[in-house]
Amino acid sequence: MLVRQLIGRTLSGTVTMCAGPFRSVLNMLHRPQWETAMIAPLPAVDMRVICAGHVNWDVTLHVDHLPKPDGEGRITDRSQSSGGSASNAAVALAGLDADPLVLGSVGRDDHGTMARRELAATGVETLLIESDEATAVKYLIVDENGDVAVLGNDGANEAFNASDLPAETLAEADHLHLTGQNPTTAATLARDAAAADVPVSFDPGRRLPYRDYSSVLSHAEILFCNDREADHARDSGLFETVPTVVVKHGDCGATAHIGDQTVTNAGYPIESVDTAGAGDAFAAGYLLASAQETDPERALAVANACGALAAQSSGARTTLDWESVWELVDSGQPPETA
Ligand SMILES: Nc1ncnc2c1ncn2[C@@H]1O[C@H](COP(=O)(O)OP(=O)(O)O)[C@@H](O)[C@H]1O
Ligand SMILES: O=P(O)(O)OC[C@H]1O[C@](O)(COP(=O)(O)O)[C@@H](O)[C@@H]1O
Repeated sequence: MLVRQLIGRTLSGTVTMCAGPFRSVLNMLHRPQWETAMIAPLPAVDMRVICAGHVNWDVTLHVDHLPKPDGEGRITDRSQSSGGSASNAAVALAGLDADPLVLGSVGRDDHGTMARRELAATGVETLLIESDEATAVKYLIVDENGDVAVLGNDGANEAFNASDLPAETLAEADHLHLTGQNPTTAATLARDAAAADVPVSFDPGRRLPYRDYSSVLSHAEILFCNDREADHARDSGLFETVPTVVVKHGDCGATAHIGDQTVTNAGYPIESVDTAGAGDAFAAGYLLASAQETDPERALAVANACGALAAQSSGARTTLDWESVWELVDSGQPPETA
């Protein structure tokens, strides 16, 4: 279960230790925004998070601009890696010392093998069902501002079922994080988790307007969405069904609606290279930070730092680490290289 490591708790802000992990405590205490929030947590080590959703193969094309019909853009860079929101979130969680498990599905093909291999290499445990369909391939077109358009097919990425997750594995988890997937699968997983007292978060992603996820949200504690998705969620009454809604504002940070309380954090001024995976890294940071019983603004500050670090690097996969996260939270300035 979750091991909570609260290392510094003070009302006066006087902390005498400043080496190693205590450095970040000191730095935070020196920042005006933390003056009234004196709890400085270490990462939630060992937090067991099951991430259920898509495992994809991403082909990323950086272009000088997105062409209009009959126009032509220039490809400035091209790369490939494993992607899919569930596995991106799991990789971010692993970088932040949590203990993620990905539930998803891939094809019996090279992309599936490589996706498995990449997840294993980053310390993510997997429960990947093999399908006769091909591993889903997504083409991510990244423009000069780091904004992303996606072309894709479904392939194997929704072949898994809720019954593929053993009940005891779910019951032993600290958290279930659901990303975009088949609504019935997600609703069953959410219901089973709620019955086992495992908190559920849901980040439905860009297909939210096209799928009915209301049954998932009735069991979820946190809904993550970006501004576009939030408009849809608000209009369709989904905001009211979840205790906490966290809205991501891209380069303008994020807002958390927690019951009657609204908390905002403006994010960080970084040079955006590729925002793919920023939302997944953001969710990983928020889940770990908010599990520490601290000021909710701090959870948002950590989440925004994770999102910003992801947006600073190419590809949807970001190898996060707490040192980089705290450096950004503490200084408000991005490290030279993410
Ligand atoms: N250009 C950017 N500058 C700074 N932070 C960013 C930028 N783009 C994304 N982020 C961070 O990543 C988070 C998620 O990005 P966003 O694009 O809003 O969501 P999604 O990737 O889910 O569509 C933001 O809330 C923010 O913390
Ligand atoms: O920008 P986001 O929402 O964090 O997601 C990035 C991911 O989006 C995708 O293009 C599509 O992901 P999903 O199939 O999980 O919706 C991934 O392949 C990519 O890694």
